[in-house]
Amino acid sequence: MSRRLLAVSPLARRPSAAFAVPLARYSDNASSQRASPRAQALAIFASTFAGGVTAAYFLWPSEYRGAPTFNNRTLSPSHFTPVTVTASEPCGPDLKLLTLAIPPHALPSPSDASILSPVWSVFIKDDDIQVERPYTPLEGIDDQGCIKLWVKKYPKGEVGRWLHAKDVGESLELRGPLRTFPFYKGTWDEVVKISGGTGFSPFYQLLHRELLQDSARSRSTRFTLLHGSPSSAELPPPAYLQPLLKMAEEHPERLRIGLYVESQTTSPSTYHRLQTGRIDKAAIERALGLSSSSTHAWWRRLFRLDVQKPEDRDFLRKNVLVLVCGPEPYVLQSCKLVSNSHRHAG
Ligand SMILES: Cc1cc2nc3c(=O)[nH]c(=O)nc-3n(C[C@H](O)[C@H](O)[C@H](O)COP(=O)(O)OP(=O)(O)OC[C@H]3O[C@@H](n4cnc5c(N)ncnc54)[C@H](O)[C@@H]3O)c2cc1C
Repeated sequence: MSRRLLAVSPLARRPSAAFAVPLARYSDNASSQRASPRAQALAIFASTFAGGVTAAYFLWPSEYRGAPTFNNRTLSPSHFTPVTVTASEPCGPDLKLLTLAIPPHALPSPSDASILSPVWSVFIKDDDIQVERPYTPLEGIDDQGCIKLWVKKYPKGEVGRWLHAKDVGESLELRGPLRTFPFYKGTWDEVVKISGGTGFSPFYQLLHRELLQDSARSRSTRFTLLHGSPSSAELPPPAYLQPLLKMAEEHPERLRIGLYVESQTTSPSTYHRLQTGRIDKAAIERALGLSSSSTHAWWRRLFRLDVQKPEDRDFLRKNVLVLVCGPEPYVLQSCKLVSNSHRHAG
């Protein structure tokens, strides 16, 4: 497995604000040679407007090659564990929901619960060609010892296609849990998550733990999820989207959701909040609670003043974490939009 980290800081122009914008791409040895521009990526903008310095990290383990397989040990990033496919349900074009049962002896003990803190993923090995890819359990490990993965199949994608072809009862090997990024409860006033396609999964895992499973957690944090899918048929499975929409409806002070699709292929009434189009700068500014940049820029240009609107001042006082996850071009575009939105806030 190769690891690429690009550390760019388009936002670090204010001495009082510290930003870390790591952009990571992970792939196996073979695909790292061709450096696919469309691998899934995740970026974190961490801003400490209220003071202090914050870093955003990717804690990612080292090489996997040669990791052994053990049938009688607890799950670990350093070896593979055989698990069984117990369900494989189509849920949209080239999308499947897979359920994998972890053998009871391999389940982490309750005293190791912290290793399952969001957000984590597992590497799955395609043993036909000996490559591995990371996937994110939507709800962590459930009471039955199962994990559920929402997996996209790409036309020439190796592991996605291999996983889609797996039948119920078949076995496959995974290693993990591996920390995708750490979420420090109580640190953030606002967490804005921008996801594309299956980039939804890490954010769902976080929201499931922090809001749905235990609503007392992260009380001081407001979450916003802006999710985009190519079409309405490719939106996250309703079983995962509906509880979030209900939560957003009942507790807008804790969760806000914006859903975007480029084309509507199912009945528009499925989700009344569905918007056609891409997540744009205006959507991000609304999510960040910023004034509209067009008006703002107009005033600035006209009077050559550094006008700072009250809502922008509020934003600058808060600890805001912006997470972006999805295919790499999507992440790059979203980072650019977030960066522009922040610049306008002053
Ligand atoms: C931490 C982490 C968690 C992840 N969790 C999930 C998850 O829960 N569910 C999930 O489906 N994926 C997830 N991914 C992405 C997954 O690891 C693979 O990158 C993805 O499944 C493609 O692998 P592949 O072997 O099928 O395709 P590859 O063999 O790597 O790629 C083959 C072809 O498909 C194209 N391709 C690959 N990825 C994309 C893409 N995202 N968009 C468009 N074209 C692409 C490539 O350009 C290439 O032409 C995650 C990635 C990371 C880093």
